[in-house]
Amino acid sequence: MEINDQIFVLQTKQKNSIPVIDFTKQSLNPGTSSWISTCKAVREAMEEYGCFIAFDNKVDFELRSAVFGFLEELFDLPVEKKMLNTSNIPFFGYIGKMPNADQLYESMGIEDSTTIDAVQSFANLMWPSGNNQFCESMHSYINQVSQLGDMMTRMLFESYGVENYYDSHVKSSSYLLRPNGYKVPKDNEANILGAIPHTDASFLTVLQQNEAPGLEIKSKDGTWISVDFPPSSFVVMAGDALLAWSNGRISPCLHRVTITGKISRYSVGLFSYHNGIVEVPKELADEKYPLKFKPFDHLGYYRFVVPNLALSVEERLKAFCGLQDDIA
Ligand SMILES: O=C(O)CCC(=O)C(=O)O
Ligand SMILES: [Fe+2]
Repeated sequence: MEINDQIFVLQTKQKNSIPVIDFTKQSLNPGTSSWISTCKAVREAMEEYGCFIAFDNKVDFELRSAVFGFLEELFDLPVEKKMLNTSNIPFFGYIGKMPNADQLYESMGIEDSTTIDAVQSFANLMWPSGNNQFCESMHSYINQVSQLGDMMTRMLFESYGVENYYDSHVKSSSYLLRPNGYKVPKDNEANILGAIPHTDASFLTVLQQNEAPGLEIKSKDGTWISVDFPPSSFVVMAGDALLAWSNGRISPCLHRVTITGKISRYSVGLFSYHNGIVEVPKELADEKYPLKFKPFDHLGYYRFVVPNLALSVEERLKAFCGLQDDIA
């Protein structure tokens, strides 16, 4: 870890209590002591906060700058073009400005984004004469960040002693890429809500941002805390599906975005989702933690979220796949 990053870790620990986990250690290989202690840190952070800040050096500065440069270019396209990004799964396509509406927040989606075909079809919609640079940079970024997401998922499975389920889980999972753009509010509009309080319907979310801060999470005592993380790091959040998979051990963190800055905010999230049925590993249900959830269709859950946005994540999961009253 760079000296500046180390200073940041110390400051973050003092300012807000979101755990910071370092994935840059050379020796972070399965079976080593640093791997085992990092698995434990991931589990503790998820159980306690539903999120953590991750330091990792897989994505280098040039690639990250290229990706965020493309996001600017992407959100600057005419709204009619961005609206071509559609999907039959809720939250997987363009969200934001409708013609003549004045909104600051916009978001787009690339489904099953680790495949070059998915990135290319998206790019062809946005730039019909092609944009090879976009495809190359995005594809390589998505692959590097998804590897980080896979490693974290593996660590979580290992920390619960259920690593034997990991391979089939990952084989049946994909990553949705969602870039978010937030325009700067006008002078008299400080502290505008960019993204409303929500939890992600994903299994796991891995998020990066540019230099414009804004992400906040609700702490257990009910206060909103700013997540102060440098653009080189990631915020990793538990999604709704992880609450069910972990049989109620991990609660996703409620988060929102408040825009205050002088520059436009861009963030990009990779959201893992299961293409089939998510099931609580049988080892995670016992007398202390009786089984609380039926196996459920993750994409079916995404569809269930839309008409049930007013419910808390616990209420929603209980209504969708709960087995008993007390689920979290
Ligand atoms: O922009 C951010 O930091 C958060 C975006 C977010 O919560 C989301 O895409 O689900
Ligand atoms: Fe989110």
